Amino acid sequence: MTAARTVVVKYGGHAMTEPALRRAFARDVVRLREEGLRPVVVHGGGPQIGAELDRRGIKTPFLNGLRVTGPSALDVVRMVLAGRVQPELVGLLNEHGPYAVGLSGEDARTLTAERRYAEVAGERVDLGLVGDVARVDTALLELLLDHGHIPVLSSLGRGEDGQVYNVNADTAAGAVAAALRAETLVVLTDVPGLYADWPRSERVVDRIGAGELERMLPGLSGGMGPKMEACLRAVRAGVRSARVLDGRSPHALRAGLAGSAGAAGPAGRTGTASVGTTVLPDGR
Ligand SMILES: Nc1ncnc2c1ncn2[C@@H]1O[C@H](COP(=O)(O)OP(=O)(O)O)[C@@H](O)[C@H]1O
Ligand SMILES: CC(=O)N[C@@H](CCC(=O)OP(=O)(O)O)C(=O)O
Repeated sequence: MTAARTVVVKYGGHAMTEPALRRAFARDVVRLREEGLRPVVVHGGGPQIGAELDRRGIKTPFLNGLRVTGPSALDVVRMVLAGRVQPELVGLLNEHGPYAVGLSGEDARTLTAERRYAEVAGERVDLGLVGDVARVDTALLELLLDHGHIPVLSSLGRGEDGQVYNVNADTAAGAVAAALRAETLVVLTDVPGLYADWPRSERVVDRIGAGELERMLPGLSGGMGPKMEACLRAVRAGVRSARVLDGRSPHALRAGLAGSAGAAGPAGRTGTASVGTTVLPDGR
């Protein structure tokens, strides 16, 4: 029964840099709940982690959109995500009602992680303590949702070995949406959607089917790789649609859910309208 109206919202660190945007986001999420949806927020915090690492002089390169994470970087990731970004979001959401509850993937073993490697020029490259999501235990999330709460999840996971892993927040959101059989996954970021012509940025893909996206994935770079992979994972697991929206415009979430993203044009169509990119299962 959790499937019916569950919406997983990935709130990217780049979409939350302005206080006014964070406030508008919080208002929108609580409105969704008031309208009968069951929102789950999975938050990022890449730029916020980066700033703290810089302050401490810890260098962390990115490979395939994933931060190479040593033990000291992991401490910072954990502190910034679960100790700073998450409580701030929970506080903003709770200005509108006593709903939001912060948790990390470590709580109640919500996210079981397994070590993840990158592939660079056909070679397997070690990323340190970076995890993929091996399993999602939805029990705590469902308990919270069933009681009208809004879970706000930090993307940390623990392996079977007890090791804590830094999980990319897009990856976590895709896995959670899949496990909850959510109706929709919405990913708020700092671009209008998936550009078809990256690194140029003139054509946003309006809609794309899972098969076509899968073929495109190996060619994607930077943060778009994990993002689109997460959308694919979600729709392949039965989520009806996944949308990447520009979180820099206030109320993008409501506009995106209410609006016509993906309502017009054939799959794979490109355009410049700022309705984001909608990923659909094949055949829709
Ligand atoms: N094809 C593409 N279309 C759009 N953005 C892309 C593309 N390829 C790479 N990018 C980069 O991905 C970034 C979004 O990912 P990321 O920085 O991880 O954001 P977030 O913090 O929201 O997860 C964009 O700002 C852009 O620089
Ligand atoms: C492994 C990995 O890359 N983890 C991410 C976790 C945070 C994140 O994903 O934040 P955004 O959504 O804002 O990018 C990181 O360390 O930055």
